[in-house]
Amino acid sequence: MEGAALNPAIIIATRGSTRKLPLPPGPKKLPLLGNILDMPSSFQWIKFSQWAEEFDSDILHLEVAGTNYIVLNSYDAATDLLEKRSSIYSGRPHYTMLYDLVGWTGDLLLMQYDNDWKSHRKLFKQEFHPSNSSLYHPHEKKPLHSFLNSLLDAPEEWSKQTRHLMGAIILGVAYGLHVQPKNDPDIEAANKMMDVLTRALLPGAFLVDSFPILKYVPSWFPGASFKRKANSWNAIRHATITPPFMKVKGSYILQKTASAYVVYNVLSIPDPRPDNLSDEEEIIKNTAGTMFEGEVLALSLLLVNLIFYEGGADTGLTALLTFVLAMLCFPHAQREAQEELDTVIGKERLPDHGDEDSLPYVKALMYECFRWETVAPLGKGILRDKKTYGPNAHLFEPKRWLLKVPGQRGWKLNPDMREPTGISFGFGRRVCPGRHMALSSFWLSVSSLLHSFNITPAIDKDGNPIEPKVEYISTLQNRPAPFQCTIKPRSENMRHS
Ligand code: HEM
Repeated sequence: MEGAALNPAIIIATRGSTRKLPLPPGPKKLPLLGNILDMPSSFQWIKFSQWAEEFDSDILHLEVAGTNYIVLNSYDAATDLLEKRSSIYSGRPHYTMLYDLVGWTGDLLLMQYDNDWKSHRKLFKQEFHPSNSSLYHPHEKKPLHSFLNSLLDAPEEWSKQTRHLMGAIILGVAYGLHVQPKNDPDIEAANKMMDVLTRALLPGAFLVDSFPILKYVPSWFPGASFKRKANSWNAIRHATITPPFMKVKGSYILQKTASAYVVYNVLSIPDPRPDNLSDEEEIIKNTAGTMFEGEVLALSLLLVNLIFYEGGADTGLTALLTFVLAMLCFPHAQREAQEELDTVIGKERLPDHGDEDSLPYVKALMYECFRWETVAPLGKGILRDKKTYGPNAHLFEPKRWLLKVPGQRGWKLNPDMREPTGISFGFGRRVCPGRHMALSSFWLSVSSLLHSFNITPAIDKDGNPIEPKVEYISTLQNRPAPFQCTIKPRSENMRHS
């Protein structure tokens, strides 16, 4: 199958004739146009859920301009196709603009399902295996503590600082690099690259993706500005992923000290040469660079807006912003999590990775962030399904994941509830390979923020609280509309080393 499952993991697209195939039901197709007029341009999951009810099927078929879309509207349908039959459904669409014109190769996220993908994926997966998680903890903790301190100094800049935190974690994990407190050049380069990626992946952004023949138009031809753009975009990508790799490789050869993804992997190469890159080193360089994009993808997926990465951003950031919005709109969840933290951790220290199992309410709150406004907008129909989550599926309620412990005050996780992360990080062979690290870093950030700060509504110029609203923008991403809030320390002496 030429087609592909992309980030939402629940749409499969194929081009070409399907006349011989038995197709699932779906809205009536017009000659030539197919379902182009039916296709919702925003909040697609709502329409897809309605169609699933109308056609009494959790698998739907749509056709738009010669491309067939299979929409998977339930967990069972998604696992049946994307896990049990993953050898067929693990491809990606062919992006003519990105692949053929920009030359965006070696990108794990967007690669076709082939041997090249397998070698990139193998390296990435083995490094981010849960048994290696603790190797990355220092790169999660240090920037987090600086972030908590900077919130004390300038709480009004919380959104900018959140973005900086995410960039700092990725640069630490990928390269072992420490970032500058402001205007870090590597973070800035990554922002530019993510901006490019987001623009290039926006459906319908480039005619050449629908009509690949246009790639042969000469760059001087009127209307061929996409070809000139393609050249400058290639340079932007290389300016992001090559300098930090070369910096780390050079210092590794000299000092053999830093600990990070690139360093662990360069270590396994017998005699790295200072200037040449071997095939293995190309894979290391590419997969390290993809970490920023794993985040973009998710940015596509969860939240905020271009206040941060002006059109690009990252998953971790998106998840954190959804968390802040949820705390603002559902204060009871914040209060109950803080009560649990005060009882189990106390006020003298911050939560640490080893505390995760003793804080079931905080874990449930994290699950609810991934369910309530999941990163991948098209997985949302499954995560808002009333049959699974009841009539209040639209509300943020951590207790849906919990059971009361008989005779005690505390909670335990309900083993009968399927973890939402099994949906929001995708399915099958393309499931997010960074998910263990993403979850561990998200948990630490959320528990530390709740432990140290109160998140409350912003105050308007007359001194009244501004009522928070759950408002999301539906584009390539499922992002909350920009919002304000007040972040205040819960007690004095909160500075962390
Ligand atoms: C909240 C955080 C994150 C979320 C919600 C998320 C979600 C996802 C999803 C939905 C996919 C697509 C799965 C599919 O096609 O079925 C994906 C792929 C990917 N993610 Fe993540 N991700 C997150 C963080 C990260 C991080 C921190 C990294 C890197 C360290 C990362 C690296 C990747 C890569 C490399 C892929 C492509 C894998 C492939 O195509 O084989 N992600 N992610």
